[in-house]
Amino acid sequence: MTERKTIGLVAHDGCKPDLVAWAKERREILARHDLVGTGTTGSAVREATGLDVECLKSGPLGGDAQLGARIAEGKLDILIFFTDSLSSMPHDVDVKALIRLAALYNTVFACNRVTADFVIDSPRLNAPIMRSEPVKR
Ligand SMILES: O=C(CO)COP(=O)(O)O
Repeated sequence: MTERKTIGLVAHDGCKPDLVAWAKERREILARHDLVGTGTTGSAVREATGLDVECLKSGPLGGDAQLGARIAEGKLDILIFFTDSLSSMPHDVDVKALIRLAALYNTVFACNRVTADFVIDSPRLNAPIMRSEPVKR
């Protein structure tokens, strides 16, 4: 039995073709889950795969922040975020905040294709994910 997860999809511009290609390849598995993405990434995946993707605002306009809020609210199980390590971005603070919240809230987080494959091929995808609340140190 599949335990439905909410999966966030985000890619920086240089990585969007890679994420779209990956989503097309892994369409069958992704179709069993709820998908939410930043504006441009989400629309690109929706168009390329025909999957239902909830599209938030574009990353630089607050989409990363919206996804971070979902994590803080316990509404995102997995974050697939293909990050571009070779370009600087005006919304770098939002990118860092999203990655920080993913780490803080013990969220399953894939920043590249090989990790995304590991995550969605894991047998644990079908089990509930135990995410603890952050511990204050
Ligand atoms: O900038 C992004 C992530 O930081 C992605 O946003 P878009 O999907 O709207 O391009």
